[in-house]
Amino acid sequence: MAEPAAALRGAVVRYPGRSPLGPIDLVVDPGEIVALVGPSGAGKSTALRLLAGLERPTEGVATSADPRHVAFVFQAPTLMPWADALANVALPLELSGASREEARRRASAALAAVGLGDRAGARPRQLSGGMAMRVSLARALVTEPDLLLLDEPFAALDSVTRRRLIEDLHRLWAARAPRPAIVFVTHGVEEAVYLAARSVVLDGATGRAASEHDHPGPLPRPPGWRADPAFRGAVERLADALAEAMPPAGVAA
Ligand SMILES: Nc1ncnc2c1ncn2[C@@H]1O[C@H](COP(=O)(O)OP(=O)(O)OP(=O)(O)O)[C@@H](O)[C@H]1O
Repeated sequence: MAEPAAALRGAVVRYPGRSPLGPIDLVVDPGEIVALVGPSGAGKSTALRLLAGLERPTEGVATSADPRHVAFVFQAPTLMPWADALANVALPLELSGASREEARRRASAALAAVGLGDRAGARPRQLSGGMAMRVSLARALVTEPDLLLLDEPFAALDSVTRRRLIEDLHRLWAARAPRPAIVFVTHGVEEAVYLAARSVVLDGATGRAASEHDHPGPLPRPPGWRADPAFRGAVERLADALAEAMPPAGVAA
């Protein structure tokens, strides 16, 4: 067996003033796409931070990829407002020591890969929400990460743009050899079942991994996949599991 891209084993996080989150076990294989779903406050973002090595568990073990090969994408695009799209995407390469020319050449290719080859000179405020998120994706992928962590990246976008970005993400993932592992936090059950090969449901009351669900069908998805009964059935099963993971009324997240 290959080494996992990242793993949490019995990981517990204690924050002051609330019951501990976990223990959580989660193994992400190289090239795998996993969705993390769960009620608000279940610890999805915390699990991503553990996987990224940005935070250490209070108990248990978190094994993450080399930090130089991990990329994070947040809900807000977090672009530098004063810099154009090309400079935003080039930044992580420059920070890791690439020459300016090399960084700009690779950033330009990454922008083209997300369909923004003609917007390299645009500042973030001149971009739509969907375009800004594409720039964020390009910035994350330009470093060719082994592990890509996405924390509700498309939540603020309209449903058409969101679907397009998921297709883009699948295409970019499939084009890389070896493919990066992706862990994707979402509140959207359909989004999880469409995007991922597997979903992990975190329990709202304890932050434990309450259930795991393998999703049917090939990745990237074939045209019309959302209408397929296999897809619809998987969405229903995950929605039921998510409902079971809701904390009982009166338990504060
Ligand atoms: N740095 C911190 N200090 C104290 N408490 C924290 C910290 N980070 C998270 N928490 C608490 O831990 C719990 C889990 O937070 P987390 O953001 O991981 O949940 P989540 O599942 O991502 O939630 P959401 O879906 O609302 O984004 C919450 O109760 C939160 O208030």
